[in-house]
Amino acid sequence: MMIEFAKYHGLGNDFILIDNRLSSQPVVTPEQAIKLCDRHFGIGADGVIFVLPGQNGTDYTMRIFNSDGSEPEMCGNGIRCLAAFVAEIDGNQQENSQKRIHTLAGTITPQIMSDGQVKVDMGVPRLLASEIPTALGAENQKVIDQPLEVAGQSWDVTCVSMGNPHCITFVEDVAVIPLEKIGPQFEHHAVFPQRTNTEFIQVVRRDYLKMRVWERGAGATLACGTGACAALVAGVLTGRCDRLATVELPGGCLQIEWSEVDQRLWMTGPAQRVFTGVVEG
Ligand SMILES: N[C@@H](CCC[C@H](N)C(=O)O)C(=O)O
Repeated sequence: MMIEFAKYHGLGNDFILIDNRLSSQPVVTPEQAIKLCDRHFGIGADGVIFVLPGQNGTDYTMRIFNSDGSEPEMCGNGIRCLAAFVAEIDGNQQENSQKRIHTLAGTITPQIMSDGQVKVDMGVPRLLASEIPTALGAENQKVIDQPLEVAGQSWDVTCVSMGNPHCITFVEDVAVIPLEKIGPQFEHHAVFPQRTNTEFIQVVRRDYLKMRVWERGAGATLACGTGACAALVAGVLTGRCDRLATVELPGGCLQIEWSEVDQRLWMTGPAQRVFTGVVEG
């Protein structure tokens, strides 16, 4: 079977986008997604994203498979790429056009701005241990700066769900973190029954964070939008940063704001098309 696709990235977090508007089931299986994401034998990507018909009154549905074939609830960089892709396939390049996207994390609303950046209403973060989910602490309590033993070391971690699970730890210098060694140990730690994404954060200033990430199902990536939102929330909850900050990732910067009024998070960043093609599935 031949599959038409477009390759996009958001700060180097790269995705294969598939126009799946004619069916409510992804046209590619998780096993096929693993092959397509392979950087040597496939197209190469951190995940495959499908644009499906909308549900519950939304314009579209987004589903995504990680490069290991697992299905996450949400993807921040991915939804910016989806917004840019939808503007193309819809033939609607209008500035400031907003779309309501159904995801497994609820309805998310991206908007393409006049400078080409995509601003996304990422919704309200979930903070209770049962919502992450994590066995760290009591079910109905927040997990803030809790000690967690990983690789023979105690890390103070804060847990935030953006629909998908995040474990954030603040460090002196992100450059020295042995991500490939400890990332998988956080991801598969027994206290995270659905595994976790892990963000290592260095506070440069109250309005500027540096971040490296180990993603569930994708490993070390150049950026993670939900992770940057979760990191800002963790920074605010622990008194380390302001509600509006730049988050610098290996692939570039995101602007994140956590509204004090309605507790919604806003993420602004780029989405770029790299190439289009047809691949045998
Ligand atoms: N890179 C994404 C997150 C993708 C999903 C993640 N790997 C998970 O399994 O939760 C982002 O930009 O948010």
